Amino acid sequence: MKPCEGAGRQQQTAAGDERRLHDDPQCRAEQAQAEDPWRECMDTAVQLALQAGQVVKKALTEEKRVSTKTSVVDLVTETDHLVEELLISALREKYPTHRFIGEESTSAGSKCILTNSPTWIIDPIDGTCNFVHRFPPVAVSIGFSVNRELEFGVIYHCTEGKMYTGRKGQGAFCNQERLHVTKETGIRNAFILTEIGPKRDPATLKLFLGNMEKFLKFQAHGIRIIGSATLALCHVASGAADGYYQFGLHCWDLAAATVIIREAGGVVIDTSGGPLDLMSCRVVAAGTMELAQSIAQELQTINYGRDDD
Ligand SMILES: O=P(O)(O)O[C@H]1[C@H](O)[C@@H](O)[C@H](O)[C@H](O)[C@@H]1O
Ligand SMILES: [Mg+2]
Ligand SMILES: [Mg+2]
Repeated sequence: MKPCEGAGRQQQTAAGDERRLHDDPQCRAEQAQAEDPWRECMDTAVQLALQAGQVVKKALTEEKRVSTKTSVVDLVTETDHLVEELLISALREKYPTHRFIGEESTSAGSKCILTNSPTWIIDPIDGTCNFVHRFPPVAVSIGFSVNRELEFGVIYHCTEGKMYTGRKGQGAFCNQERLHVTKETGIRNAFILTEIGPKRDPATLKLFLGNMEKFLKFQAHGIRIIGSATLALCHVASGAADGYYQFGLHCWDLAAATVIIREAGGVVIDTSGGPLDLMSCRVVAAGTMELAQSIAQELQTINYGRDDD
């Protein structure tokens, strides 16, 4: 364990003094920062997700001004913009050298480029269509990456008050409860979640329904669409579902949930069966690699482009 800076100056003192040094809050804070430099960022993310979640929960019951983005079913409200602004302005003030990728900033034209810099990847309201219709599954999702590695994820279920967190190498939790994925390896008995994405043209619908039909023919126990990719992915992390697949989600849907699933013992991969590509707008996640590969093998690809195009 690296000694505190303070301790360095007085290490010649008797052991008793050394103990007192480590009782010093400043010294302990320096030690904690040295051991896990991103822990303080994660604590900040949890606090902000809680704050933002209260704003979303209150606004869910109120009148909304609804606009559309890439299609007539790809909705956005003033609360999406308000919450993203609240989160990014607070984080930018505290971490001025960090970079930010937000769903609504990207929709407004900001470049969606992941660099080695500490980067916050934010979905201010995941499940906006649910939010507009006052359907409860809505979440705030905050992911964090350094050197293009996902370091932690925070997803707050705004209507159920559930805080899902995952810190690389330190496990995944829902409130204080540790999360564990299931060990299901086959499609036949699996409980699978998916989302449809914003395209509704005939060719996309044919592919989407064809994929779903395959799993039903394999006698999967169930397939569900809940309208929030991040919360569906949290159900995989908590063992409430065995697997998830989707074409048409984004890096801000994936970043936080990927850490949470991996830290719960699960896998998050590309729909080709290869490694996850955060910007590819597609994903397969499962408790086991066997199930993830079985799902990937059956999927017909639906092309949604890339976030970083
Ligand atoms: O736009 P938000 O942030 O609500 O994210 C949802 C996407 O809009 C859907 O296309 C997608 O299918 C998922 O439902 C995803 O959660
Ligand atoms: Mg959103
Ligand atoms: Mg989303």
